Amino acid sequence: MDKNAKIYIAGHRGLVGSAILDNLRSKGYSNIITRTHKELDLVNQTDVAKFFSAEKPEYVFLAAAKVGGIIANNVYRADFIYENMMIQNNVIHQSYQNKVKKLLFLGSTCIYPKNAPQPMKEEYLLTDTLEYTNEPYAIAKIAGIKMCESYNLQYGSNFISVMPTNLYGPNDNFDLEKSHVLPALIRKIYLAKLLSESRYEEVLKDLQVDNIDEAENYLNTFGVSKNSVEIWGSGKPKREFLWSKDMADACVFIMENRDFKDTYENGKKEIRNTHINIGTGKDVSIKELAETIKQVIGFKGNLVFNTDKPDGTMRKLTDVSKLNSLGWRHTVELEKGIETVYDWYLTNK
Ligand SMILES: NC(=O)C1=CN([C@@H]2O[C@H](COP(=O)(O)OP(=O)(O)OC[C@H]3O[C@@H](n4cnc5c(N)ncnc54)[C@H](OP(=O)(O)O)[C@@H]3O)[C@@H](O)[C@H]2O)C=CC1
Ligand SMILES: C[C@H]1O[C@H](OP(=O)(O)OP(=O)(O)OC[C@H]2O[C@@H](n3cnc4c(=O)[nH]c(N)nc43)[C@H](O)[C@@H]2O)[C@@H](O)[C@@H](O)C1=O
Repeated sequence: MDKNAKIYIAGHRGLVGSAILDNLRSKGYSNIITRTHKELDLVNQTDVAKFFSAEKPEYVFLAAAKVGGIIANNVYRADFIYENMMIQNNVIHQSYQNKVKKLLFLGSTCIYPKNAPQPMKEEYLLTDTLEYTNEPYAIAKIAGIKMCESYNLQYGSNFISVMPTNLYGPNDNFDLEKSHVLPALIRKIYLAKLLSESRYEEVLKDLQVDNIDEAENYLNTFGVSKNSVEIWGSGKPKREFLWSKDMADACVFIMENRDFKDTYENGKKEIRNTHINIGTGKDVSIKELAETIKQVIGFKGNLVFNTDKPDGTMRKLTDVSKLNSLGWRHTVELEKGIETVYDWYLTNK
């Protein structure tokens, strides 16, 4: 990518999009275009078409999506499939129509079968049934991969799909119900610590309420008290966590150095599994994650496992050999990342 190339980041205020924006700026890219959700609803086909034909971006990072944790995915199933399919259909098709040189589509490792062999290789896509809690989201993401692959094969476009593992970092969603596990547990354990130390003003400020009884009742509904914090599920599922800035760096690396043709092996009869896993190749159990967060925050109470809540997939460790062979590997280890994002939360909440 030329440093003056016109680059559109869809979703530039989100966890990954904001990190991609910082990464590109730090590398001297000067012609980056963005639109907030309010300025351009990517679900709207006409508006997306007008935007692309007016702006004619040369490169597109597609980091806008309807995103959430296990409960949000399970409850808002229709929104997850509809909005994600619409956003990616509109952006990918308009990128083709307007001759975008390269597009990077962000999927997710939930595209792999629920009981896939571990670690999960790109070729395990579509070999068995999916995890039910996030099936609509996963199906939208699979459609996105196949859309990029199909446009490349039929029209000669250069659209690359990357499948990130679970991500975390600055600008994450810290909602107590709808977020992913890592930000959710940071906020829940932090609030429990504040209660245990009678730091009520800070609890009220965090929750933006006036009354401590109201705050404690609300937190009780999430199993947060001065003595304990509820962890959803058995604590046994394992997850792999990648620092968002590492994720952004991998995205920019692939845009700068790789083309669609690098993502498949030459000489095969059918061109399949052209996407690339992005992760660390290391995972921890949810119990271990919760204990690390508890230690970083300095909460002395108990962790209580609520098995009425879903575990989801028991394990989804990525095989990152394809990514590593393309020349990229992660830099931030989990404990350091948790410390950094906790500091970020304390300053920015
Ligand atoms: N976070 C994770 O752990 C993982 C994320 N991914 C994928 O990575 C990508 C980025 O995720 P992440 O950064 O976490 O998500 P975020 O929720 O942090 O950010 C998503 C961004 O997309 C924007 N957006 C959503 N809907 C629309 C719309 N209709 N029109 C315009 N903009 C919209 C949001 O704007 P607004 O907030 O204003 O709605 C937001 O800026 C997604 O494709 C996601 O599926 C994959 C695996 C794991
Ligand atoms: C990135 C990925 O994210 C989603 O999948 P997920 O990995 O299952 O997401 P999660 O982060 O919400 O949960 C991970 C594990 O952690 C447990 N857990 C404990 N306590 C809390 C808790 O307080 N909040 C949450 N959210 N989970 C908790 C939870 O029960 C589960 O066992 C996909 O839907 C899809 O969006 C996707 O691609």
